[in-house]
Amino acid sequence: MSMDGIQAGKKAAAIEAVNNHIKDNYIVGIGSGTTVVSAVDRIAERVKEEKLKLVCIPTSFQAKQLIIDNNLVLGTLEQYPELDVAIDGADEVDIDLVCIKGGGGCLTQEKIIAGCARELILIADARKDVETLGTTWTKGVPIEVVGMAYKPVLLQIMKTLGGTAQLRMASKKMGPVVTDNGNFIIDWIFDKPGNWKDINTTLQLIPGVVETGLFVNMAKYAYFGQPDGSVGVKHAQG
Ligand SMILES: O=C(CO)[C@H](O)[C@H](O)COP(=O)(O)O
Repeated sequence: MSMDGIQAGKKAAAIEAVNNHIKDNYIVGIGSGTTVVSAVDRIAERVKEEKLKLVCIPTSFQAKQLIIDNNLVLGTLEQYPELDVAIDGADEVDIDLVCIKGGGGCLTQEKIIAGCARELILIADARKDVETLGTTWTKGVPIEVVGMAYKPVLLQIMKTLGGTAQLRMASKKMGPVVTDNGNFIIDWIFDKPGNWKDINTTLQLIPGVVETGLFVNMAKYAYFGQPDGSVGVKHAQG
């Protein structure tokens, strides 16, 4: 898939999801990443054209900037602890709509916002629509960790679950990536897919782990855009 095709798919998925799931007077969670940029563009367009009254709650520094730059109304979880919908990207989504998030390092706030929303809507290009996790996304599961605990956590993950866990390093700064919450990220490359609910619980129980990029039973719909602009929609069972 060409870069243009990928971009076209992301945009198409974002537009369709915003058209279908954003309604007047909604409190909206704004995810992070490149695909979300197109979603916020479309939200801003609809606010202008349809005079929608929305409040947008960000999942990251990037999302907050997107909301401000598009003149949307910015809110916090303190003001609005219950959201109508959250729209967010994903790194890979399996047939049960279990997904890996955190490629952009914003997984903790993304999961908090998703957990406060009645509906989590995923938007992605079609490469990310897979049967089992680990098919096209080979960078593993991002795990946010308290800085001083990164080494024992990393060793514990490999001992308990196998695979390879490594500290994510920054590219334009020496040393590790530091999240919006002041923590580090471990990327865990798993050997094979498993029971993601159990794996997620195992990871969360390791002291020092803040949150994992495994989103189990959270997404309600996933929109996958193709290079030709067509969009496939998947709905969670149950
Ligand atoms: O989880 C995320 C950031 O933490 C992103 O939503 C995910 O990495 C997808 O990003 P993109 O839309 O750029 O492909």
